[in-house]
Amino acid sequence: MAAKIIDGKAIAAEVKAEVAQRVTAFVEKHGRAPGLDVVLVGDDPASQVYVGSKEKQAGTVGIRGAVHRMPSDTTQDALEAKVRELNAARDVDGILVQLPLPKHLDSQRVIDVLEPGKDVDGLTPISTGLLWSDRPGLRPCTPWGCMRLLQHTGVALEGARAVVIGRSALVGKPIAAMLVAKNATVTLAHSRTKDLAARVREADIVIAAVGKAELVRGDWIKDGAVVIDVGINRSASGKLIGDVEYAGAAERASWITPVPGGVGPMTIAMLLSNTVDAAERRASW
Ligand SMILES: Nc1nc(=O)c2c([nH]1)NC[C@@H]1CN(c3ccc(C(=O)N[C@@H](CCC(=O)O)C(=O)O)cc3)C=[N+]21
Repeated sequence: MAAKIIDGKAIAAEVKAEVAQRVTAFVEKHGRAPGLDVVLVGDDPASQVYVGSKEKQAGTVGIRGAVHRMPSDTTQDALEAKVRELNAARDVDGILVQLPLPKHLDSQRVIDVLEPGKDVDGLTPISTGLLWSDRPGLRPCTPWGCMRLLQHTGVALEGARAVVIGRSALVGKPIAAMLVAKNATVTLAHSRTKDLAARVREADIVIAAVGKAELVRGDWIKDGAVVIDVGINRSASGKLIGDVEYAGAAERASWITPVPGGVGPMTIAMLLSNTVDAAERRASW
């Protein structure tokens, strides 16, 4: 089978068009735009690029975006105080603390301070609990974007065998919960998994989220499987490559995401969508 490509850029554009419409309705009803505030500590170049992109894309859908830049020697107390200030600010609907933080800062403690109603990254313990108990709440953006890509393929998740490779709090664990909620049978594989190839060979849905270039070999993919590649790795020559050996996998899969242009663009689109969700929920109190 030759795979159809899941065009993350195009689907992200659809999501953003929906968000823009909801923003217009929100402004009409409440007389202000939904607001997204990003906290960026230090000067990591990759983080600068991501945050710049978030700010720009927020603007294109009518969301008020602000970036709070703090120096790399910011203390834990100062960072937590900034988050509390944003928790209390009426016009702030979504707060995102850009990760990773400089090594001397404890990101879990910062996230614990975040007001769950403004947790547009879906990373607070409250958001995690709501997700695993199948209740409405803010969902982590990258896995939420993957679910939207799966929905686009039209492939049935109910009863499907899914393998998720990677157990991070940002992607692997939450997407496992989302797939279970859709009645898939989920294997959550990780670095200690025995015979990963065999687990992948039996999967109808493969989600690769480990951050190791081409770890998943093309010949592991079952004929007709759907492959979602969350990995963004840089090759020696500076090219972006995923966690899946693309060419081999694309010969077998029914659908596959490219890297770049697959999951990546969805992350920011879902962040904007979460910001409007948060704004609507807060305004309805
Ligand atoms: N609190 C927090 N929340 C995040 O959601 C978060 C974060 N911290 N820290 C960093 C990661 C990374 N991330 C990406 C966003 C967009 C692309 C993206 O748009 N990628 C494009 C372009 C890639 C490129 O050209 O570099 C693509 O894959 O096609 C990728 C990765 C969000 N993150």
